[in-house]
Amino acid sequence: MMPILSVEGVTAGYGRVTVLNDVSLEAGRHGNVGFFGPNGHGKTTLLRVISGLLKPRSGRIFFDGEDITARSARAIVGTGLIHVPQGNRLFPDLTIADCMALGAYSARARPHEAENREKVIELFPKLAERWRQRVRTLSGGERQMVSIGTALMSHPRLLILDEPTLGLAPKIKDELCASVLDISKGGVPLIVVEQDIEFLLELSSQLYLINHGTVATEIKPGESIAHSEIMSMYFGH
Ligand SMILES: Nc1ncnc2c1ncn2[C@@H]1O[C@H](COP(=O)(O)OP(=O)(O)OP(=O)(O)O)[C@@H](O)[C@H]1O
Repeated sequence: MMPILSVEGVTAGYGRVTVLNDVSLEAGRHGNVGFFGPNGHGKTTLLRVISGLLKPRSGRIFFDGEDITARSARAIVGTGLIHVPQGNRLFPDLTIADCMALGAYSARARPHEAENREKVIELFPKLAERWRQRVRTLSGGERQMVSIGTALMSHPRLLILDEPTLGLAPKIKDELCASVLDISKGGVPLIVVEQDIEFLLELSSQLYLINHGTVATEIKPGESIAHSEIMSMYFGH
């Protein structure tokens, strides 16, 4: 079966700095893909290239068989490839209701607005209690729920989450991890960057170690993933 996402020989960077060097990878239609690796080695840059926020110097990105490399980030949202960036980058003066309406802005998402709103409220009941509250008055955990909820309003066919649990207290983090697993069970494939390797192992059927801007190791679906193997990839032998 054709993968939902293919990255082919991508090289990218900022100014004179090259961050990604000839990266190739695939994400299937079933099961989730996890990216992990040391800080500053290019995971976020790779996600930005996939969602069109940063154009690669060379290489190509295919989403559901279509070449999206030259498309604008906005056009890519319209295809259903949705990226939740790291660190709750929301407009502080919008209410939760405003964010949800904004999430459903694309022509593809609009007809599904009511149904997706129900799903978001079911997943994050706390948001319903605070529906008219402004983003800047919400806790870190609530903001993360709004970020993911807004992405779900965009009716994703593939959802990219960049370190969704970053900076959250343990209890809130556990709740959020459970919600991310629920999203996956609901049938939306995920690409997730996470430092919490236990969570990433639970979530993913396929893993890529990104090291020095390249795919250092790939664990394919069906291959057994030993915890000790991951740890030695991460920290060396
Ligand atoms: N907008 C930018 N302009 C210039 N350099 C950048 C920019 N964004 C990232 N970089 C550089 O690119 C490199 C890779 O950063 P990136 O954020 O992709 O890494 P990462 O693996 O996601 O790290 P982390 O886990 O800390 O988020 C770093 O050296 C960083 O300084």
